[in-house]
Amino acid sequence: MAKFAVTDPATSAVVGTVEDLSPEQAAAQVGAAQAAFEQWREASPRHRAEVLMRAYEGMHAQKERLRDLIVAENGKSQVDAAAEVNYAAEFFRWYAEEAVRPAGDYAPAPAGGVRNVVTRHPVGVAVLITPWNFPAAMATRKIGPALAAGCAVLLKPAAETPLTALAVAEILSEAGAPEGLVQIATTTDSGGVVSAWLADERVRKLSFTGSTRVGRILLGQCAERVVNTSMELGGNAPFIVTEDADLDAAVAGAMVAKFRNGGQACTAANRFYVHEAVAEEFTAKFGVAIEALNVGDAAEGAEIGPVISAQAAVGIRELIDGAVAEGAEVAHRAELPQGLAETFVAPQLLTGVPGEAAILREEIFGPVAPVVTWNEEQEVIAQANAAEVGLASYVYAGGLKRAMRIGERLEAGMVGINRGIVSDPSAPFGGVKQAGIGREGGSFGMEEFTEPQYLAVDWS
Ligand SMILES: NC(=O)c1ccc[n+]([C@@H]2O[C@H](COP(=O)([O-])OP(=O)(O)OC[C@H]3O[C@@H](n4cnc5c(N)ncnc54)[C@H](O)[C@@H]3O)[C@@H](O)[C@H]2O)c1
Ligand SMILES: N[C@@H](CC=O)C(=O)O
Repeated sequence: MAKFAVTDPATSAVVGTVEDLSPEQAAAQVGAAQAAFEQWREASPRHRAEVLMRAYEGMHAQKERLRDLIVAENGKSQVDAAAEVNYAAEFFRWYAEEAVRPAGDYAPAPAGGVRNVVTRHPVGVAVLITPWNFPAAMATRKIGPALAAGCAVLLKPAAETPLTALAVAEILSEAGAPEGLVQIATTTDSGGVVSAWLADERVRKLSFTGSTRVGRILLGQCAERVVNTSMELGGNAPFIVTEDADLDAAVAGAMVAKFRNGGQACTAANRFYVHEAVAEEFTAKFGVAIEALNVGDAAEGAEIGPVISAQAAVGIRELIDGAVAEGAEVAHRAELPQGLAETFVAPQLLTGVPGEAAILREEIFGPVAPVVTWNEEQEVIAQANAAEVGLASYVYAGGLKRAMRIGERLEAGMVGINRGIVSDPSAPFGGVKQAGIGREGGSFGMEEFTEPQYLAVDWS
């Protein structure tokens, strides 16, 4: 059996070795998934709920182990990793609760003589693909609703962070998930493995979280067999601060929206639009908070760890250099201790960023905060909406009515109103435009793994 090594992005140390599945081996998993699906779809909703609830408890029982695995393979801070474990476990609890509340409908047809009865059926074997930035939560956000709905799953975690996914699968097995129901394919051949799965007509669903670039490729592949898809793709979140906002609250929100996971979140604030009347004060306060960040190896307690790879760090530095070349200034920067690997990028704040700079158009996915000023509400809404993706966005304003007025005009699936975080297992997470298709979380998340069926019942 071929294997590959998993490394710590802070030190390059090998933290684990996992099987490197070939497309042929992955293809062989589909039969077991289909067999498990045929049993699991017949299991009572209560039984499915109990398995998920035990998995929720199992994640809490193993929370330190999961936190340490996330820190080791992803590099995020211990606080962020512990928060992720809690967030991830909540998807199992939420969907344990949803499993026993399946949706349905019953109504007389308008013309009479017929009763329309609508039930929901599990879509079938589901392929789940997850990124490295939330190795536990992006997996449970898919597995939870899929199992609650009655589906079997084939999960391909990112090659950078497979250890957490394997640990989650182990917890599900201990919680009573039967053989074949949750299978993980760790692989360095993502394209080959996923193509092998999608070519099998027993696979009826793809739920993908990752970049818009890869999402487009997978949508093309799914078109071949018209596979049901859910797409959670990239973001480029604007963070708007009005002249009447509570600036201390806005800075606190900005720190969360920007620096959670070191900026490596699809929801990360990517562009700060601050009213010119308060720009100096906001920037000064935000800058002080950024300069106080403690950067280093998260295993040793740092608040901001490395980015996922040296290549990612190069891309972030290119965006900063490009902005500076176009006239931006690095106004505040946290200290980068000597001797850190090239995967570390200093948290920093840029001012004077020109509107056409690439750093405002591309997802930075790192600890960099570009600030742009504005003075007309219409103008800032237009700037915020000038992006091909619309995932998260944030508004800090003095009055709720104004904040909501701006929020409702933003082309985004999620808007934080005087709040720097939108993630919540009970709420629909997802984007508009090229940020994706469908929603995860809430009751919406389970619908994504079901197909409605309507029975036209003769009532004449
Ligand atoms: N909308 C959301 O909920 C959400 C959540 C987390 C991350 N993201 C996005 O994910 C991106 C960062 O994650 P990433 O770098 O891991 O993204 P990515 O698109 O490179 O990879 C995501 C997953 O797809 C796999 N993959 C890559 N190429 C593939 C192919 N040809 N066929 C099948 N699978 C393939 C990867 O191995 C990984 O498992 C960012 O754009 C971020 O915004 C979105
Ligand atoms: N930040 C998101 C995931 C995207 O990276 C979340 O909180 O679920």
